[in-house]
Amino acid sequence: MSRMSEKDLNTLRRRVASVANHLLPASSSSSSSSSSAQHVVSSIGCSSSINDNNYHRVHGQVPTHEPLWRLIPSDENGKDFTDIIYQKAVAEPIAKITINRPDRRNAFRPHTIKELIRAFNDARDDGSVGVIILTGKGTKAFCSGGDQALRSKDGYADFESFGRLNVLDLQVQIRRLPKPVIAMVAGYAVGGGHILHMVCDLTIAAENAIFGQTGPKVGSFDAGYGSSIMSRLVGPKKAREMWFLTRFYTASEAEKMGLVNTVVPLDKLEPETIKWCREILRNSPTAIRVLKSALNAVDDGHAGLQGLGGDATLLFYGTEEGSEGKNAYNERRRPDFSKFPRLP
Ligand SMILES: CC(C)(COP(=O)(O)OP(=O)(O)OC[C@H]1O[C@@H](n2cnc3c(N)ncnc32)[C@H](O)[C@@H]1OP(=O)(O)O)[C@@H](O)C(=O)NCCC(=O)NCCSC(=O)c1cc(O)c2ccccc2c1O
Repeated sequence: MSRMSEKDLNTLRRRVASVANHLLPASSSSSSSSSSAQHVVSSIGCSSSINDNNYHRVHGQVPTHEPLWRLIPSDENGKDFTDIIYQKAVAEPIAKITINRPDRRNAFRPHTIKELIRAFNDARDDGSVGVIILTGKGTKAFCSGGDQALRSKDGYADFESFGRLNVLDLQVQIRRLPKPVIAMVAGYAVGGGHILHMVCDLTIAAENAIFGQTGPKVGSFDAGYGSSIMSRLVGPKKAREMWFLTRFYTASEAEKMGLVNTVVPLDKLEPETIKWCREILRNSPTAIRVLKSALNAVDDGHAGLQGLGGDATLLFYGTEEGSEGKNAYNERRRPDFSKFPRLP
């Protein structure tokens, strides 16, 4: 029998590893059982893990260096930001928006929300931004919701004679923004701050993060996304528990409830978030864009279809078939769609 080449041997090793992985219980993707997968595989003379395959050899690890941040000091009208810090990474498509009211546990006032809306608009429009991080200044709070000192009869009032609930507009904006938004949470994410992290696409939490709704204790409630998205995330029973009892939950409890994607030590919070950004950024931006629309579509009803439908039109405009209609109109001729396939 001819001797096996090194390549054949590697292929065989991979196949054995793959079979061994399939023989393990379904939960083998967790870290403890993947180490048992490692054990089984190494005990039959091969080394393998979920990372030992061509997929990981091709795509590899993302870089781990800290980004260099450039401050965007003002909005499009040249007005300086006061309640937020808006930054973009140099030579990397990452934007970071930080609520900057640490003395009030990053509670927001209408002005804070207006600045957040302007920064998110800028990040949406900027083609050099592919993913946006939302966070709070310091380690004590991501955001503690609406500034209760400014509560008025019709919302929150700061520099105007009437109140606003403009955080609801911000929630819709984040939900519909065609780029991933990642909440990076240290400390309290409570009240309206908890809702902000829930409407983000992903949440990375530090071990010191604390989550909860306080509304029914302070005479408030969010009957919009704050209720419906929560119910989707944690299930209807747990959502009732969160709103009716107004308890606080640790980061690890929040992870078990499906409220957050991962929990990391506080000093790893930003590096881990950047890692997630970089992994997302290596993937197709159009795929990510359409997936965000698709993942929201059913829950968002007509507005969800609007997002997904808009993405379909956007892609169609880039095709020859789409251009034929436009060209024919501009050339005052009948369009000829005969050459385009009618796919099954
Ligand atoms: C977040 C806390 C649990 C932190 O407690 P801790 O003991 O660490 O800190 P202090 O309590 O001493 O706070 C330090 C300092 O910050 C001030 N502060 C903190 N949060 C707020 C706040 N939300 N508003 C105003 N001020 C705040 C605090 O007073 C201290 O100031 P000093 O001058 O005394 O130093 C704890 O702070 C806490 O429980 N905070 C309140 C959380 C809360 O109830 N948030 C409001 C929920 S309602 C809401 O957010 C909301 C907003 C909306 O815009 C809505 C819109 C539409 C529908 C619903 C909405 C909604 O529900």
